[in-house]
Amino acid sequence: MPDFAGHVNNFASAAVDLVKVYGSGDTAVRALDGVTAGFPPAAFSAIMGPSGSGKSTLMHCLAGLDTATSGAALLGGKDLTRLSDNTLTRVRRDRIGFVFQAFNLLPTLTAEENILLPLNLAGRRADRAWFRQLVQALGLSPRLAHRPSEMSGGQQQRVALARALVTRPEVIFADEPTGNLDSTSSTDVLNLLRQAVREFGQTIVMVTHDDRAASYADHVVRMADGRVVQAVAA
Ligand SMILES: Nc1ncnc2c1ncn2[C@@H]1O[C@H](COP(=O)(O)OP(=O)(O)OP(=O)(O)O)[C@@H](O)[C@H]1O
Repeated sequence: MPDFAGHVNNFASAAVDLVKVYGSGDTAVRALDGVTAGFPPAAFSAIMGPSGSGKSTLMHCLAGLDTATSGAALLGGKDLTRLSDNTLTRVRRDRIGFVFQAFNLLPTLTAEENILLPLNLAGRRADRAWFRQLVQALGLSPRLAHRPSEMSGGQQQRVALARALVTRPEVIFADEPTGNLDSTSSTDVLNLLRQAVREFGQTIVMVTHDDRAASYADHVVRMADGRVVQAVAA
């Protein structure tokens, strides 16, 4: 990418020559082999590629969930690879939202309690108007008192999305968010991700191996063998 370094601050999230090696010696795996890619603000981006191409590793480094071997993982222009563990924990809690394939809701909490959990953990007050707007947009009003076991997969993923959106994070990282859903629920969740970008200006970076899921994104970064092979606006 020409003159990428001069533009990294324009991206909500960016990788600059990011390298991640797992293990050492003969068994070393170069999961990221010099990845440079930028994810624009208020846009829906997808990281695509076959199994083992490094998608999850890239997302984990960009989200401060994993450390890189070299290179930079920038959030709002700040290099996460240079932060202490404590600072990184705060950055993840305060500035990043997560949506996972397995929903990762707490089974003993109701939908409402799950959604509000990140705010409670951070000791922040809920903006009740924003909470109500989200719950309504995600069609969760009748489900707020339900526990995850009392909800469908699609409903659980909508709760997880509300939980990610409620803090208004700089970036939401979604790792195969439709991987456990049937096609109707997948379509719902993908439309809601797009809606969050269009209506709330949310920045979303989604990892997927599914072409149909990626077709909902504004930008697609394609990976193969730990490298970016194509970056296009959809
Ligand atoms: N903790 C680890 N230890 C060793 N190797 C790992 C580890 N995590 C990932 N790898 C290797 O790094 C490479 C990239 O893995 P990664 O999970 O990022 O790929 P992916 O594109 O997300 O794959 P999938 O779509 O199957 O989840 C693979 O060769 C994988 O085996």
